[in-house]
Amino acid sequence: MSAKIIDGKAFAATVREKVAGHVARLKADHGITPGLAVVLVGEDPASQVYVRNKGKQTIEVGMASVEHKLDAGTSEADLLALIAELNADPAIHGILVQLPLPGHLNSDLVINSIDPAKDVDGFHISNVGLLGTGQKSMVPCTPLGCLMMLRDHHGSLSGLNAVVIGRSNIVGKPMAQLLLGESCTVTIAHSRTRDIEAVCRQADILVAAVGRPEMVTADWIKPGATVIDVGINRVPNGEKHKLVGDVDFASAVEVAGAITPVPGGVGPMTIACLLANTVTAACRANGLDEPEGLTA
Ligand SMILES: Nc1nc2c(c(=O)[nH]1)N[C@@H](CN(C=O)c1ccc(C(=O)N[C@@H](CCC(=O)O)C(=O)O)cc1)CN2
Repeated sequence: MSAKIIDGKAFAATVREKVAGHVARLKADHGITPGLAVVLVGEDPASQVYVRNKGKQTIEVGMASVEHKLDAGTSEADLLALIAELNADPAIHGILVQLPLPGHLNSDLVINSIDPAKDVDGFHISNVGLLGTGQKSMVPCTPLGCLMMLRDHHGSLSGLNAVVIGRSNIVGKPMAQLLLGESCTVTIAHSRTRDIEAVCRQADILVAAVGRPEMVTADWIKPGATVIDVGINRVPNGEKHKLVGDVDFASAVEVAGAITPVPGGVGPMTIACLLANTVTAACRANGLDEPEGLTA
C-alpha cells in the first residue's frame, strides 16, 4: 500500500487564492487594505529567505507589506519601541517578529509586547490562553495549516486518536489544543515518553514536530494513519545538503494512509496561514465578519 500524498504546496495555493478574494472584497466594499509588518533582527540565512517569501506572498495577495530589517545588535529597547509604533499604526493589522531572535533579546518579552489583536503568529500569551480555553484567538500558523489539511482529508476529526510528537510552544502545544477542539483524543509525546513507538502506533493522526531528522519510521505508524510531518531538517547529502522531515518518508509512505512530504507539505502552509491570519485580523479590527474557511 502506498499512502496518499497530501500536497501542501497546492493546498497553500488554494488558501492564498481565498485570501486574495477576501482582500479584494475588503478593498472594494470597505476601502481597507490589510497590512502586515514583518520584523527581522539579524542575518540568519533561513530567516532571511522566510521573510523575503512572506513579503512577496503578502504583496501577491493584494495586501500591504512592510519589512523592518534590524541589525543583529539591536537593543531590546529599540525593538520594543518599533513594536509600539507598529501597534499604534492603523494601517498595520498584523505584526510578526521572525524567530529565532538573537540570544541577547528576550523572545517572550518581545512577543508579549505585540498587540494581541495584531499578533498574527498567535504566540502572545493572551492568544495562547484564548486558544487553550477554546475562545476566539489568533492561531499559530503552522498548526493552523496542519489542521486545514487534516480537515480537508478527513472531514470530521471527532473521536480520532491523535498523537503529537513534540511539546514546543509554537507547534506541539497549539496543535494539541486544536485537535482537542476537534474532539480528538489527544496525546502529546516527547523525549521522555515511555515506549514512544507503541504510543504513536495508536494514532489515527500522527503529527511529528520534534526536530529530529527521520525519527519516525514505518514501525511507529498504525496502518492507514494520517501522518503530518512538521519537521524541516537540513542534513548532509554528499557535498551538499537536503531537507528531510521528522518522518522517514520512504518507509512511512508504505504504511500510512496519507502523509505530508518534506519539502512541499506543512512548510508552504505556514506562510499561507500567516496571510489568512492577517486578513482575519483586518476583519476583526474593523468589526467585519471573519473570512470563512481561513480560521480554526
Ligand atoms: N515568527 C515566526 N518565526 C518562525 C516561524 C513562524 O511561524 N513564525 N516558523 C519557522 C519558519 N517559517 C516561517 O517563518 C517557515 C518555515 C518553512 C517554510 C517552508 O515553506 N518550507 C519549505 C522548505 C523551504 C526550504 O527550502 O528551506 C517546505 O517545507 O516545503 C515556510 C516558513 C521558524 N520561525
